[in-house]
Amino acid sequence: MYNHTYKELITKLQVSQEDVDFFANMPFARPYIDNTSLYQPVPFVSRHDKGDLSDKFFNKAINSHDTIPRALAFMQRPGSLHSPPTDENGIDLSQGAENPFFITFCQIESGVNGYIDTAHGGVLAALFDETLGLCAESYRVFVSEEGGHLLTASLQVSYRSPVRTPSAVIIKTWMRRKEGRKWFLEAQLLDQDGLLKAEAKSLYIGLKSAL
Ligand SMILES: CCCCC/C=C\C/C=C\C/C=C\C/C=C\CCCC(=O)SCCNC(=O)CCNC(=O)[C@H](O)C(C)(C)COP(=O)(O)OP(=O)(O)OC[C@H]1O[C@@H](n2cnc3c(N)ncnc32)[C@H](O)[C@@H]1OP(=O)(O)O
Repeated sequence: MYNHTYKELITKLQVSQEDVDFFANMPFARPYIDNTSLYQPVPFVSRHDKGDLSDKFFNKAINSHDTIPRALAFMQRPGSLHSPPTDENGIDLSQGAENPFFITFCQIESGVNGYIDTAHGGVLAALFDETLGLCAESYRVFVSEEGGHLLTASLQVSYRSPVRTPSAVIIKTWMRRKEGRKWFLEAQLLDQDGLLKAEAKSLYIGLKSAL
């Protein structure tokens, strides 16, 4: 049982200034941190200890100096998104790889290696799932304002090129379309030079009743 909603958490928790400063030094992150950016930093909710047994994988197991020591999330600033344009197939035309809705930057260290100096694919899948889940929850709360918590029903990852460690990456996520309780999202993971490392497609399903 949860004592808080995602909306309460994302509104009340603080963004770590240390994380902002860390990524602000990296050219690939700077445009998102700039005051004129279309994006705003938001708390990476699952990295916070809520005093219960939720989110332990992200706020404890992979939150250490040699795993994922830094993670910073951004969401598109609220604008005219309440009725995003869609095409005849219900595809949200306001979002895509060039204009993702939700973004995270992660610093990845050797504690998550599979092969030498290479991040384990399972960890990359977890980073995709978490960022896609936060994208879906943020879209649900701030854009479509619907009820019903979302669970991952499926996640398909295509690994295009090894992610070296240590390194920093960006994960871009966006809503593709929605069919009733089914939410389809997509994502890309790129390195600091903008090279595509992995892609993902996911299906989240809104629960019929509370968790
Ligand atoms: C969750 C938040 C709680 C709130 C707490 C507050 C704050 C928390 C803070 C932060 C959290 C914020 C964001 C979350 C971040 C990350 C997300 C990570 C989430 C996870 O890491 S979570 C763990 C892994 N996840 C599971 O543990 C799910 C296990 N599973 C199930 O619990 C059920 O399986 C379920 C509910 C998914 C569906 O069950 P159901 O009974 O509702 O669905 P049903 O059968 O009615 O199907 C309806 C339509 O979906 C189609 N459909 C169903 N399943 C499909 C599949 N797999 N592939 C393709 N299509 C599928 C059908 O074909 C039908 O389609 P159609 O309507 O067109 O016929």
